[in-house]
Amino acid sequence: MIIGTSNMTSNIDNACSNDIGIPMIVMMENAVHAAMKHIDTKIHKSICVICGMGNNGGDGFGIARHLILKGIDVKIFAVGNINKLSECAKINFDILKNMDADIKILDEINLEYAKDRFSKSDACIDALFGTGLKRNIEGIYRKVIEAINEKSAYTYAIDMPSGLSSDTGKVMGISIKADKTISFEFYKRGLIEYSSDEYKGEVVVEKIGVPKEIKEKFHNYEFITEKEDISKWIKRRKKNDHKGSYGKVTVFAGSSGFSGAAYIAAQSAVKTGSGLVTLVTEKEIQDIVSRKLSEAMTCSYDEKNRVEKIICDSDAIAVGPGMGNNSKTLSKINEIMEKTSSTLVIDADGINSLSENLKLIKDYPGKVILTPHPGELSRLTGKSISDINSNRIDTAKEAARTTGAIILLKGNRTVITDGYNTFVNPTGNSAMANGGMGDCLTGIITSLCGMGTEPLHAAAAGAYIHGYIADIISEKQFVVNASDIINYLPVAIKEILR
Ligand SMILES: NC(=O)C1=CN([C@@H]2O[C@H](COP(=O)(O)OP(=O)(O)OC[C@H]3O[C@@H](n4cnc5c(N)ncnc54)[C@H](O)[C@@H]3O)[C@@H](O)[C@H]2O)[C@@H](O)CC1
Ligand SMILES: Nc1ncnc2c1ncn2[C@@H]1O[C@H](COP(=O)(O)OP(=O)(O)O)[C@@H](O)[C@H]1O
Ligand SMILES: [K+]
Repeated sequence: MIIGTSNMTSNIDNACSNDIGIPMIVMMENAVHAAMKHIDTKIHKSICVICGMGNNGGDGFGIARHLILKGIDVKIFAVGNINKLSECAKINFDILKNMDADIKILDEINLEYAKDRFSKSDACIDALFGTGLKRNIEGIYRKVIEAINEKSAYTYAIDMPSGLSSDTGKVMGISIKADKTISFEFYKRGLIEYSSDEYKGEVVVEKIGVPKEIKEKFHNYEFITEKEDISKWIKRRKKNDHKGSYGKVTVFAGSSGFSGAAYIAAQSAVKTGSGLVTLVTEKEIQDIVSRKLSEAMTCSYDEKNRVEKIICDSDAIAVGPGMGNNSKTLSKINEIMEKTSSTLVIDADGINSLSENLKLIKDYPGKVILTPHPGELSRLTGKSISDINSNRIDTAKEAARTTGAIILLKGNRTVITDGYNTFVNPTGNSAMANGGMGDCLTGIITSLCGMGTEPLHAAAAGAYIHGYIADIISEKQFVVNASDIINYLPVAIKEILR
């Protein structure tokens, strides 16, 4: 699904009406019908609709009309200078007048009356501002938003919670706190940033009849990953395939006290479907891990010639889980980079050890995927964790452009980007927040790269599958561990590709 900005909304508006002749009022009526699907009129029998003067307000007036037709007790409040109604908002406003609907201008004088209505209604619909919000909210608008937040039993926001920037998710002075946001055509970029979480409630996105060609003309190469994407990106297994068809991957991982990370990363690659997996690790933990890994091979760093051959033969290599943030890890990365140009997936200590040596990534002839959590990205970029988390998409894009690597920024709504094409992952939940999860993701992504999936897509698909499994398991379990994910991998991938 395309991620949308306010600019895209107005470009698409213009293209729909100027290039192909769909009048704005038709788009608005489509939006109104789409929104009606998500308003629970079985429970919400009395509803206040609060409208601004722009097209978001126009949607609100249209929704009010359809609610009246359904027999709902509707009170409509228009906020702002009625002479400044947008063309389509005025059409819907005039229809309501002609229908003798209960419509009032909401100003300082009747603010108390409005508050009383808000508190006595089953729900309020916020149609004050959508993608057209331009500046901080003040005056009567501020008071109305305060009143809705204080009095409304349940709040629907149309397109955006009024007060949130649709591009950045920042609060422009004050914002509606919605229980449900009904957004149109795109998942708005601002709703992805963490700052929107307190305000947006449940988010639904409805199509309103924008032709595909027009959407494709104006998007910014930012998408939310969908199940259908995964099934395009992962190679199907064919009848005469053999283990050579599914890639040889190598996992450099583990050290004393961190044998679990090595096991998890290697076993995740096995269960994702790699043809052959080899774990390369410290001699002192090799035996312990070998006992757990039945399918993967193991090798110790001491077997120099064998390690060199394994590197040269690998289709994709993971480096980092549990290796320790030290010069040894860096020298392993150096050694690998000198001997191959296969895709490298670098996680955890691998990332930390590279933070002073970013030039290595730039000079590497193959692709590099870095999978930092915000703390690791902070070490890599020098930005604070809170700066990173308040602008996740742009920070990840910038890091990708400066390092030359694909960046997978972990956490809720993981961002995957090469600096130009960006995917935001919709799956996963906080039941996954426990040790070993990142190692598991590294194994999945490396395995997909080894099978021939293009690295950016492998990273996006890996994050999707990882979170998809956690979403299923967390319905029954309080916490989801990496070993739960590993066991479910073959079933989940089959399900997703079906
Ligand atoms: N193709 C589309 O994109 C469609 C868009 N529609 C709706 O149209 C909305 C966008 O409409 P508009 O571009 O008219 O914008 P809005 O309705 O979001 O707001 C614009 C109006 O608010 C004023 N304004 C902005 N910031 C303000 C502030 N802080 N204080 C006071 N006034 C402020 C502007 O001067 C303008 O009058 C979307 O969010 C969506 O709800 C729908 O009608 C369907 C079609
Ligand atoms: N609240 C959450 N919502 C969605 N995904 C999460 C959440 N918390 C953690 N995850 C996912 O779990 C994984 C944790 O990885 P990481 O922090 O590297 O853990 P570890 O270092 O223990 O392996 C990441 O893929 C991350 O996106
Ligand atoms: K709104």
